Amino acid sequence: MQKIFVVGAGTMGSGIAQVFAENGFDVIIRDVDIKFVERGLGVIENNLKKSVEKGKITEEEKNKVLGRIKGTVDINEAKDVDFVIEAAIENMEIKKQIFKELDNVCKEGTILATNTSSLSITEIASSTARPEKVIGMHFFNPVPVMKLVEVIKGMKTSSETFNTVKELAQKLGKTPVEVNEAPGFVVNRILIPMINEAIGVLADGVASASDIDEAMKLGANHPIGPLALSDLIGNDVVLAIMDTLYSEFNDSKYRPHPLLRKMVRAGLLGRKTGKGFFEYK
Ligand SMILES: CC(=O)CC(=O)SCCNC(=O)CCNC(=O)[C@H](O)C(C)(C)COP(=O)(O)OP(=O)(O)OC[C@H]1O[C@@H](n2cnc3c(N)ncnc32)[C@H](O)[C@@H]1OP(=O)(O)O
Ligand SMILES: NC(=O)C1=CN([C@@H]2O[C@H](COP(=O)(O)OP(=O)(O)OC[C@H]3O[C@@H](n4cnc5c(N)ncnc54)[C@H](O)[C@@H]3O)[C@@H](O)[C@H]2O)C=CC1
Repeated sequence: MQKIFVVGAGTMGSGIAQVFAENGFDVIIRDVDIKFVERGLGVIENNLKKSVEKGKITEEEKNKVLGRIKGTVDINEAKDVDFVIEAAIENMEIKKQIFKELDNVCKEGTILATNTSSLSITEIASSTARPEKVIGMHFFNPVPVMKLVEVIKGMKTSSETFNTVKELAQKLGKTPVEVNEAPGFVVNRILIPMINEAIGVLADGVASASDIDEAMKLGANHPIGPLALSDLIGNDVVLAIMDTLYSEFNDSKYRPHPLLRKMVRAGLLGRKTGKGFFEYK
């Protein structure tokens, strides 16, 4: 397996492309508009520049990694790749459309993985004629730093596909865990309702945003507070995950907090828009 196709050049797609390229794979990264592709490539270049400044890699290594990544807006460039990982927006209809197109374009043996953070792998797979080759490969943000990959089996995912993706995660220096499909998988089913609760604590006026985060950092030893984490993930992504948990389980304990929805409607998405619960330069 050598040629990788990444769909989506946002927060996750760019990180995933970087990690594959750092580990010697040839990567094509695709988004719907060239300006999104260029933004993603810019983020990767910036990350690598910082690694050079810190003395972690040489200028030559940086250029080698960048040389392995090519941007495109054309999905047909997936025709001879060995593996696809999709990291477009968290929307079932869009993901099904993408998988349908990939199924038509890609070689018979190509595995189609999704980085979805909560959606049904089985439903995404149903839009293809190769459900046994469709799987969840869930990276964590920021991808170059976080060690975990959840490898999620849909109802029809074959054990061969599962084993290949588990080994692939290990080749990237990540630690895979095996997950049977369920809304939010393991981490997000636990983590995202906690963030939603922190938003409730803020809305109730119990404490300020910075005090809520300080409390969870010092009182629960979290590396960053839940509101800063929501800004890092993207408040739109957090809302999409809560919406999935709520509608799939049909349980009011997963109700997205109205303040979260209001913030997303206002475009206060967090780091990627410069403002969320906190401001970013
Ligand atoms: C929503 C989903 O579906 C699933 C998810 O992803 S949920 C989100 C999961 N992620 C988390 O929980 C992250 C929680 N936060 C953290 O662990 C830390 O804040 C952090 C690792 C992100 C940053 O650490 P920090 O100590 O606060 O900041 P900082 O000192 O700047 O960074 C630590 C290292 O990470 C690197 N780093 C930080 N952000 C980075 C990024 N976006 N890309 C690449 N590297 C990054 C830094 O360069 C630094 O590297 P060195 O140690 O080699 O110098
Ligand atoms: N943000 C996070 O912390 C995490 C997100 N995820 C998941 O990863 C996926 C991507 O999330 P982010 O990178 O945060 O989103 P993002 O909003 O930063 O980026 C999404 C990108 O997908 C592009 N896109 C939309 N439709 C497309 C299409 N048809 N073809 C190609 N590109 C398309 C958008 O233009 C955008 O650049 C989502 O499914 C999300 O749930 C998973 C783990 C962590």
